[in-house]
Amino acid sequence: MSTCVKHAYCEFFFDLITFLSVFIGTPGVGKSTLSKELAEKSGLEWLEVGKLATENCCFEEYDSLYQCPVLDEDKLLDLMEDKMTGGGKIVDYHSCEFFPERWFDIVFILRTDNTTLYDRLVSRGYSGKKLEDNIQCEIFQTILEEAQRSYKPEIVHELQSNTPQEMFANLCKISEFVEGWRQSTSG
Ligand SMILES: Nc1ncnc2c1ncn2[C@@H]1O[C@H](COP(=O)(O)OP(=O)(O)O)[C@@H](O)[C@H]1O
Repeated sequence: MSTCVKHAYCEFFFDLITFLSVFIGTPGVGKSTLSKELAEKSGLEWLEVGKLATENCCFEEYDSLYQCPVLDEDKLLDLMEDKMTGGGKIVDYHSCEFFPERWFDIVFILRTDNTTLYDRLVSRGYSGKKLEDNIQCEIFQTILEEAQRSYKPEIVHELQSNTPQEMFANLCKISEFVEGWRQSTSG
């Protein structure tokens, strides 16, 4: 059983050795921040897909419009396959459509209010089209709809991530979702 105190960290008592989850959402919604907290709390390994792609040169070309490299998805998936079969991971990326459905037990989509997200992205140095497109992505719920198309509805969970209090509350919610998953798979 998990314990849950409002705005406090929750306990992850259960064995998560086979558990696989993914955090997705528009850049700046807080995926890395929450993944890191959850990894420290639960003992799950935090897999930063962007970092993994950079370290292993999983890129095809550079997109000058969006000022970012274009991902070589096949190369990245090949690289991740071995890591994912082991279980016990939290995957963190802005998109999920190209990941095999079988990889994840739970999919979390983080959401942030537009004005808050705008400020976070400006602080990160985003401007022009890159800034506008990312804000529109959040307004039009692009990532949420992508997750809903790609995974069974019962494993897709939307979490608001505007304040530190919400982040800690999300740890409690995640603990409860994971407990539900554990009970449903324990037979
Ligand atoms: N729930 C939150 N409340 C307040 N600030 C947050 C929250 N989540 C993230 N942040 C801040 O927003 C910025 C972007 O967070 P980050 O985790 O890097 O986003 P992402 O990984 O989705 O791009 C960071 O400065 C982080 O400290």
